[in-house]
Amino acid sequence: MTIRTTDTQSPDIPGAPDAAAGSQPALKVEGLWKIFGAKADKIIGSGDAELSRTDLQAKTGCVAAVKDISFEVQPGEVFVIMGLSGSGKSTLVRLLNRLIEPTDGSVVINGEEITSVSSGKLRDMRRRHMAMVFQHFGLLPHRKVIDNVAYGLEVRGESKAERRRRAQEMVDLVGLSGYENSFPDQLSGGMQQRVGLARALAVDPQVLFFDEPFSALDPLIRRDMQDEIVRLHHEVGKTMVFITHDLQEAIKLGDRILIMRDGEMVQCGTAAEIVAHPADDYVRDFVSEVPKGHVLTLRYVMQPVRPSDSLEGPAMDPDTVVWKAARAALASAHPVRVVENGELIGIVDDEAILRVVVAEEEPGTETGE
Ligand SMILES: Nc1ncnc2c1ncn2[C@@H]1O[C@H](COP(=O)(O)OP(=O)(O)OP(=O)(O)O)[C@@H](O)[C@H]1O
Repeated sequence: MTIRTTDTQSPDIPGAPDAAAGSQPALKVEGLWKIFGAKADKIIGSGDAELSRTDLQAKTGCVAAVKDISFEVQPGEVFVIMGLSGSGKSTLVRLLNRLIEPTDGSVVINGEEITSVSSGKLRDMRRRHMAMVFQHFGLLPHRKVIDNVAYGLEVRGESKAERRRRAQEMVDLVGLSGYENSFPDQLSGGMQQRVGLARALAVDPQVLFFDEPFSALDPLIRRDMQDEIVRLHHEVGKTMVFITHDLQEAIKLGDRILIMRDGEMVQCGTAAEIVAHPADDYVRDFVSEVPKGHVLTLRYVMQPVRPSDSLEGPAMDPDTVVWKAARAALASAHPVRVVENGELIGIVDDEAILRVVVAEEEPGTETGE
């Protein structure tokens, strides 16, 4: 998974910075709200919209599950939405594919505003452009693996031969060759989720949504499945929106991470950016256990070049993760030169490397800028 910085992104709508100018985002979310309760639509635009979730509920009985969320996801990006239980993740992902109706705001997928299309068009978009992988797999128990994988193709009217061909391709892709004729209850949890993945990929969607897909799995299987997502993303390059409450999972999978609390977006950026510059104490607390040397990149530990600095050290890219740079950096008698597009943009000396690496051994030590 590539780590990208968000240095140049628009402050208004977080979007991946390296999207080519003029290219259309895979997903664009603007001012999205979901308030559960009577007369919820009257709240937006009124003073009550500013209330905290608890105060709003006490005053009106309504729950603001998702509050004024905006972001963009670029084609091929893995975008993770992370938050504790009740932060609004499940509601948000269901708004994205309009499994539930928003109270306000818009969701645009590949240029189509799914928040305003007709139900027929929405059905068609769900069949062709989106797929979802669920926590509890959602497989049809009386169908064999191959027929579960082919389900979405069947719904959209593909020929039997084409369904079989495509489903077999996906079964092979997720490593289930030989299990085509098994039934879901004959498979382990991890294997069942592979079937869920194959089924989602079979329809060749523009965007894949994952709602805590590995929460029900044992930790070791969970790690395997995360690796599987990294591998599959590398192979198929799909745009993915991934919901999790697990920060390690978010860091492992996400090109960028959106952190939610009480329905609101607290921060959105790369793992490195969030670890280096947590938006508030809530995020700081979240990332305090993260092994910083494995997440921070040279961009976040470099210093401006001073006239007295030696320029004879090794040259490295600013997106090199600190622990990967550490060996070469510490072996050199000269500081690392951080070079981007042929231009020297900073210097990293041994002390800066050690500050990050040693901080891992001493919880509570500040790192980053
Ligand atoms: N249908 C509903 N009616 C009323 N309140 C709801 C409804 N669905 C969700 N909520 C409330 O909205 C808030 C956000 O819930 P949501 O399930 O989206 O959070 P979450 O981050 O996905 O949590 P979890 O990981 O526990 O599922 C919670 O306070 C929840 O009680």
